[in-house]
Parts: sequence; C-alpha cells; structure tokens
Amino acid sequence: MGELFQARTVREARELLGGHIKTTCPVEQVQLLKALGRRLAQDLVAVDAVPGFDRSTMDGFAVRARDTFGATESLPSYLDVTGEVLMGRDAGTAGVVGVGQAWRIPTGGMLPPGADAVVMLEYTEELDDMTIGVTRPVAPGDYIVRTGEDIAPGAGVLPRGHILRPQDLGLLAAVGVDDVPVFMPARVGIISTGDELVETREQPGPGQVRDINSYALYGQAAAAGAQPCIYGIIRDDFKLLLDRLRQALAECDLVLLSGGSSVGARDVAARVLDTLGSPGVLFHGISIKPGKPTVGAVVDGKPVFGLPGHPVSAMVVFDLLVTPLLKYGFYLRDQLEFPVRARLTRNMRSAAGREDYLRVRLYQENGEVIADPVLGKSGLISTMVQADGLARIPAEKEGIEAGENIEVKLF
Ligand SMILES: Nc1nc2c(c(=O)[nH]1)N[C@H]1C(S)=C(S)[C@@H](COP(=O)(O)OP(=O)(O)OC[C@H]3O[C@@H](n4cnc5c(N)ncnc54)[C@H](O)[C@@H]3O)O[C@H]1N2
Ligand code: MOO
Repeated sequence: MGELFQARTVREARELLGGHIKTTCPVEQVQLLKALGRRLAQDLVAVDAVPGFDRSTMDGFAVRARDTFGATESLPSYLDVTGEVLMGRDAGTAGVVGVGQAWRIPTGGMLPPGADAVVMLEYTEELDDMTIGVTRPVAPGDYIVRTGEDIAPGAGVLPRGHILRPQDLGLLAAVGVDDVPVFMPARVGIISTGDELVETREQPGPGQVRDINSYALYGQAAAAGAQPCIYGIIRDDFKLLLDRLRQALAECDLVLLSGGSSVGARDVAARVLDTLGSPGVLFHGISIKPGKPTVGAVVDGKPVFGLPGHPVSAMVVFDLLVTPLLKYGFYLRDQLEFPVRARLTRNMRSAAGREDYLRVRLYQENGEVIADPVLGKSGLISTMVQADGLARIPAEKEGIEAGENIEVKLF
C-alpha cells in the first residue's frame, strides 16, 4: 500500500460498516442471576401488576381518610380499632374498615377494603386497645402504593437490546421472569502483528517489545460483553497473517488485527484484509487523532478491523468503532456517547476537520468536574492507565481553551 489513504469521519466509517455487517446474534436463555450485563433478545412485557394489591408504605392504621379531616393534636379524631392486617395475608376476607374505624397495618401490608389511606403510627395516640386518636389528617391515597403503580400489567418493561443492570434484575424478579432471553456474546478474535513483538512471559531483546494490544483489546472486548479469543502474535508476513485471519474469521463473529495498519512498506493489514473476501476493505484511515491509520473491512458479513499498532490508538478506535457493535449489535444514533461535561485545565490545539481524543484525569473542584489532559504519545500505555476517561474535541473546532467545557466519557 503505497498511496495515501482517504480518511473518513467516524460517522462515515460507522455507516460504511453498518451497511455491510450481516451477523445474526444467536439467542440463549439464562437464569436471572446470570443475566447481569447481558443484552435482552426480546421486548419483555409484564403479565402481572406490581404490586398486585394496594399496600401500605408505613406502619400505622388503615383508615377512611374522611374520618381524619380536621384532626389536630389538641382535637384528635377518635377511631375504633376493629381489625389488624397481617403481613403477607389477604386483608380482603376479614371484613371492611367501616366509618369511624381503623385497622392496624404494617409497612407493606395489604390495604383492607373500606380504607383509602394510612395514618402513620407517629400521628396516633393509643387510648386503649380498642381506640386511637389521630392527631393529623390524611388525604385519600396517603401512604399507599396502588395496585400496578410500580408496573402495570401488560406494560412493556424492558426493550430488546437493553443491557441488563442490577435494577433491571430486580424488576424482572418482580414480574416473575426467571429465565431471560439474551443474545449470545459475540466471539472476538484478536491478532497482534509485528516482527518486534514477544510474549508477556518473554524477556524482550534489543528492538523487541512485549505484546500489549492483545491484552488491552481482550480486556475491552470482555468489558463490552463479548467472548474474546487470542490468536497470538504473527510476524509481518502476508501469508502467515492471511492464514491466521482466515482461521479467526471462521471461528469468530468479529476479528481485530492490530499493527501493520499504516502506509509503510511492511504494513500489510489493508492488503491482507482486502484479500480475505467480499466486500473487503471499506475504508483505510479515519479523521481522528489518535487512530488515523485504521482499516475497516467486512468479510462475508463479519466486521474485521485493522487497528493501529500504537496501544492508545488501538484502544481509542476500539472504543469508538468496536464497543458499540459488541454492546448494542449496531451503531445507535441517539447514543449518549460522551455524557460528562468537564472544564478543561489547559489549551489543547487540534486540526480542523479532525476529531481529537484526549486522555483526561477527572477531579472535582468547587462543585465542578475538571478534566486535566494526560499528555503523551499514543505509544505510551501508561497514559491510558493514568487517565479516567476520554474527551473529544469535535472536528469543527481548532482546539479548546483552558476553562472551556469538553465532553468526556469514562473508561
Ligand atoms: N510515515 C508515517 N508513519 C506513521 C504514520 C503515518 O501516517 N506516516 N502513522 C503513525 C500512526 S498515527 C500510527 S498509530 C502508527 C500505526 O502503525 P501501524 O498500525 O502500521 O503499526 P506498526 O507499525 O506495526 O506499529 C506501530 C507501533 O505500535 C507498536 N505495536 C504494534 N503492535 C503492538 C502490540 N501488539 N503491543 C505493543 N505495541 C505494539 C509497534 O511496536 C510500533 O511502535 O504508525 C505511525 N507511523
Ligand atoms: O493515530 Mo496514531 O494512531 O496518532 O498514534
């Protein structure tokens, strides 16, 4: 590859990939406790109402609100205690709370028929076993959760594609979903290429470095819910690379190659990716820094990326192009990608027409979030370790001044 490549924007790169990827995600049923972080494979609809009955939110007395109107400490409303709600029991079979009456009720107990509110214990005085004085009025509905107030029967509770969070497990438990249909994790093949690379356990000789990218990318893939698989270090050799890529493609849903993506004479990634199958390379180069010499390809419907060799660049491109595919199965248009706004501590220049991604440390000062750039070349993995997140300078800006706000995503 001798010629200079034509750089695409991140959006164009996503659109090109999105238009050609044709992977189907198989679905499996997992037990609810195993479903955390997994992606829902279908819309889930509640069959039952939650709660299934009107419930008290306080310890106290179930009453007719009207009977408490005008009650004060000096002039309480006196009510006859004629019943008691037992926790977990049907309160609908033992009579009705009549006019001028009250039933004892625990927090979470079922509201008995006739009652329309609960008076907190603190606002009652017990005159004897059978009589209370209510010292504050309540309105109908006070201290009650209504039937279906949490989840109405027939309501859509979670949409297909949603990544399950701890609170979602709670909600699914509430509606009785014990087996959850989720997409199987995508299998991600990871290949590192470079004559200089050696395994972690080896002592690098002069001119050699340990393979960083296999591990960092493995971590990113696993963190995005995928099932990563390392295919090792391959020398900068067309044939060797082609064979290993073919194997990875046959066994995986998505393949990552790092190194060899630039335009140097020995940079074989683009050539190899174009040889694998149809349609092959869709773009070579994105207008971002770091990460410019990225190659994006689709082979028989599966995405294959030639990531830049510099570890920071490889990780940034993974974050922008690979994570959304693994997490959501596609690129979401309305995704809130950089949700934190932070004040930048120093001027950072950027070329117009190019998105720049800064590694930033975050801290709080006077109630504000501050982003302090971690400076350093894209070959330095330690800069990623020192950073808490990635900040973006949009393509239309030629830089951001100290004190201006910048959009950040957390690692
Ligand atoms: N004349 C030019 N040179 C370079 C350009 C350019 O536009 N013109 N682009 C630079 C940029 S930007 C990047 S990023 C790199 C991309 O390089 P390659 O993707 O071709 O990768 P390599 O040349 O194989 O390696 C670059 C660098 O990264 C180290 N590396 C590679 N793989 C690993 C790994 N698995 N673990 C740790 N480190 C790795 C490698 O040793 C090199 O130092 O090209 C610039 N050059
Ligand atoms: O893009 Mo390189 O990826 O600037 O270091």
